[in-house]
Amino acid sequence: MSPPVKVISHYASPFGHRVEAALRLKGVPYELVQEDLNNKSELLVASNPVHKKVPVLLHGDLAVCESLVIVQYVDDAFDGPSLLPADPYDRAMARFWVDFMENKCSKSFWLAHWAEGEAQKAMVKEAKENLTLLEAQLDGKRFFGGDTAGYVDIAVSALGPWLSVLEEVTELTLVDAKEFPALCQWSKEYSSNEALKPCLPDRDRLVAYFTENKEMYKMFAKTMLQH
Ligand SMILES: N[C@@H](CCC(=O)N[C@@H](CS)C(=O)NCC(=O)O)C(=O)O
Repeated sequence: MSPPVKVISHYASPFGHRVEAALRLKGVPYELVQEDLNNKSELLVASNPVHKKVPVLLHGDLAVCESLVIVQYVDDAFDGPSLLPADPYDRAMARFWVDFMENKCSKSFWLAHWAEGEAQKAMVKEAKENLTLLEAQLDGKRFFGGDTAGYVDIAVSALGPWLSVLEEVTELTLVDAKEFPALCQWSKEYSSNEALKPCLPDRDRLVAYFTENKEMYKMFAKTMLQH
């Protein structure tokens, strides 16, 4: 019997969602441990001593940290449908677009919402350029992974449920159906996927969380722009 699986996460974390999404798509049962990020548990600090961040996957005595590392671990360690494609070139391309999301697209997408003034205008422009590249990747497919959601879909999942919440809270529409029809359709497909539905965030709770923490995120954005 496989050792028990636990996920240390936070209800508003898009990174935590990636781990749950991977486990759900593989059909792996898990226990969700919600973390209070203002008062971190000994379990979190002991399991992720380097970053002290969620998510952490606990697989028996083993702890795995960093959402994308965890998603790959889940794919390797458990049976069930593969999250990464089998073909080496397709695998490399999936990793390329995940890296693009992580190291290029996310920052502009985030700052477009939380920066202010001229900096915000520049970030909206950059975010839209990046989103145009992702839009082209869908190219008539239901998911980035093809007919089923996979590694890239999990990595870009913040563009689903989180995006519409940020748009509401910050009153900025970044992805509208006219400009980004494929991404909008993808977001609907992602949120209506039966396997993923149980781990989608509670929208009202997310709106409340980001509304409450608006000033903190604006401060983070200022700091990010200074570096
Ligand atoms: N690169 C990390 C990012 C994780 C992350 O930023 N987690 C946030 C929650 S969304 C966190 O734990 N923040 C607490 C802190 O920074 O102290 C990953 O992909 O797992």
